[in-house]
Amino acid sequence: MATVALKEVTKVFPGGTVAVDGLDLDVADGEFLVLLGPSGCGKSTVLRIVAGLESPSAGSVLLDGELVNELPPRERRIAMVFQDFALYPHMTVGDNIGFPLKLAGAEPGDRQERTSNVAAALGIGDVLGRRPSQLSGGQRQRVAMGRAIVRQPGLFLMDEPLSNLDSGLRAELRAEISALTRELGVTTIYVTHDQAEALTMADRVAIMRNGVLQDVGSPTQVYSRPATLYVAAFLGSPRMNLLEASVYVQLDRHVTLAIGDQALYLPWDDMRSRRMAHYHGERIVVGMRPEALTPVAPDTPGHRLVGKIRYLEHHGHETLAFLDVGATAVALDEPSIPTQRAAASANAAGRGGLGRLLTRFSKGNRGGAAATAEAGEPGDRPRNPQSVFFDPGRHHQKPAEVVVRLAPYPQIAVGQSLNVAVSLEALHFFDERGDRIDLHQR
Ligand SMILES: Nc1ncnc2c1ncn2[C@@H]1O[C@H](COP(=O)(O)OP(=O)(O)OP(=O)(O)O)[C@@H](O)[C@H]1O
Repeated sequence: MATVALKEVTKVFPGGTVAVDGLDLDVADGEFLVLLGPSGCGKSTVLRIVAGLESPSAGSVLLDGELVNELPPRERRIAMVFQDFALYPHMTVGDNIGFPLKLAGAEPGDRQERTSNVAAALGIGDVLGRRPSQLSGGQRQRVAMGRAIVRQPGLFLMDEPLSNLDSGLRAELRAEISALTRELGVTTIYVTHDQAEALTMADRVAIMRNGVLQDVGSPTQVYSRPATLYVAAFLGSPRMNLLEASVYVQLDRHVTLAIGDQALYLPWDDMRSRRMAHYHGERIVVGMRPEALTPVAPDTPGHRLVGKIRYLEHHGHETLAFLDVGATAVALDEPSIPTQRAAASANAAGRGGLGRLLTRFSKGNRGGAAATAEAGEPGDRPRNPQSVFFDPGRHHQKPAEVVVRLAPYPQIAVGQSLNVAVSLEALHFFDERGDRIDLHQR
């Protein structure tokens, strides 16, 4: 249907705001790509540039391989769906859906048939005679979708189309939208700041921060192998535990990761140890999601951390324990990422789902060749130019709290010690700039 290629696209608004900064991104034919990031990171601007509603200050936009920088929006075979649906209030549902066909000069009979088919496919065939004010939020969203698909566009652009709906309806519609776009085979770029939407709907997710692409990959890739510290912290709830560690390399034996007074040992035959050799004597950031941590009995052998429970948070289906392991927290100074108390995974649910995927993925990609190829074209490489961690002025030895998942109401209290087994395969390592160490050559 359509491919999209953005090459070195930059947008500087009058006044100097750099909304998009050197963006390289390819969207394959029929792909569902989600642009994810906090408010103001430049997602909508990218969408508007693809639509032709904004022109880039530099760089090229290609649709189906053809340069379209100068092509007006209506000649781009694109349909857009917005947050506020933008329906015509005085027209019936049928007229709203059929309006693009009317504009294109379609015969009334043909218009009616195509409108009815689309409405039936969307489950709103019985409300064609109503006006938008007589519809529920979900029905209005379906009408907006119907109006977008009726002309069989090559490309769908959706800007937070579900953000005005309640959470139950959002979950229902996100499944419908992904099923519909896949059925139609239409290339789709979908903008959201909601990570659940991104991870459940996307073929690939592109994460932006301050106009800069941070990472792009399948939901599993960006979650289990985040390219930057920012992505690691942005995706996941509770968020990834991020601890400062000092690296000491014992050649041919192991790499010691000193975390406060404790240590984890990465065996030498772990491919990541060779990369780590470049950081001997330096500080790095070790990331561990709660899924990587399992509470164990005190004398259990293996890779472990011990911490004192500072706080317990009961969520009904699970309890989060916040442990002081004597480590130093990494200061992110990032308004889009709420600070979190630092959580192990004891219940069965915590070990399944993404936890299992995470282990499988990191095993499957040992050696890095497959991961590197899947992470995208050279142009899609993540960059993290803004961040430098371990700035002595920024963190005042703030103790990290490590978040561990426990069974619903554990027989354990604040102040007690907890031992957690650490899955080494599920650890993430980032350098002082916040770049993933096993992705970036030093
Ligand atoms: N027409 C404009 N003139 C000046 N600055 C703009 C304009 N449009 C957007 N910006 C700025 O560009 C930056 C990126 O905005 P954009 O709307 O693309 O972000 P976003 O990630 O879509 O955010 P949101 O989710 O809040 O819509 C912001 O700092 C915004 O204030």
